[in-house]
Amino acid sequence: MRIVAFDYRDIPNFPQSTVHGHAGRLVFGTLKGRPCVCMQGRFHLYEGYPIQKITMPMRIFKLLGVETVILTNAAGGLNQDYKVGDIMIIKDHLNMPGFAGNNPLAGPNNERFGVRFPCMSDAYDRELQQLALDVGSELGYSDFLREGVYCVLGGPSFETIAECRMLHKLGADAVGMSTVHEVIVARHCGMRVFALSLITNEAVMDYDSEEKANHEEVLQTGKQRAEQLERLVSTVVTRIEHNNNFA
Ligand SMILES: O=P(O)(O)O[C@@H]1C[C@H](O)[C@@H](CO)O1
Ligand code: HPA
Repeated sequence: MRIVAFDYRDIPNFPQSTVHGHAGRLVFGTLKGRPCVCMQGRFHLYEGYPIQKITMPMRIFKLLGVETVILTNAAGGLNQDYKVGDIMIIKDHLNMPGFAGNNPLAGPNNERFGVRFPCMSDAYDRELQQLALDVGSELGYSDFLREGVYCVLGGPSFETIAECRMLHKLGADAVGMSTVHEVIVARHCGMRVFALSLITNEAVMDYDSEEKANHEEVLQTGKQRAEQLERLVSTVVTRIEHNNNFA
């Protein structure tokens, strides 16, 4: 397979990855015959970037002709049924920075990309969610495949116990620091979105717990589930290609 990769630092005006474990490369190639562009490392509010800069790659992808965006992230599990290593298909989100007015679409609307007031009740493509469930079941992943609501916070500090309890009560199944801003911009310009969270740690909900959220555990769980995540995503991509309803 031929791939062409560009370091972010060689792409004019592109943000730079500052997070340990994020390589900072844009990779073009084919995934099982399907043309793809992959970001090795995405951007976060906690890196200090303006929210429009974090989401800029989505508009570049739109201009490149991308039709479907697949986003993955690491997240803390709030749902008490979740275990470390579970893969959660995101069916909806809670946008906490958005509640405070920090939305990537704030400011003058660029009509070339989309409407002023985009709908978000259909943000996560339901056919792609079902496809992923079907693929997961075929691959024997059903025991660790979930569907749930992802809540984004600004980070970089992990949540307090009171915050985790509140988010859980509000309906969040997992909490993280990415993805939602990109989803909003991708949907605004009409790309279909499918997103997954890997539950890398259990959010601490109990004052008696000795657990402490930490980035090392996040990276370690990511490595442990990397192979299954790759197989799930690449098989979903193959099915998108083979089914004209999705292409
Ligand atoms: O996949 P993302 O980048 O959302 O991963 C989460 C948020 C932070 O980057 C990091 C914290 O451990 O994991
Ligand atoms: N909280 C917020 N972001 C995260 C977590 C968490 O527990 N785990 C991975 N990213």
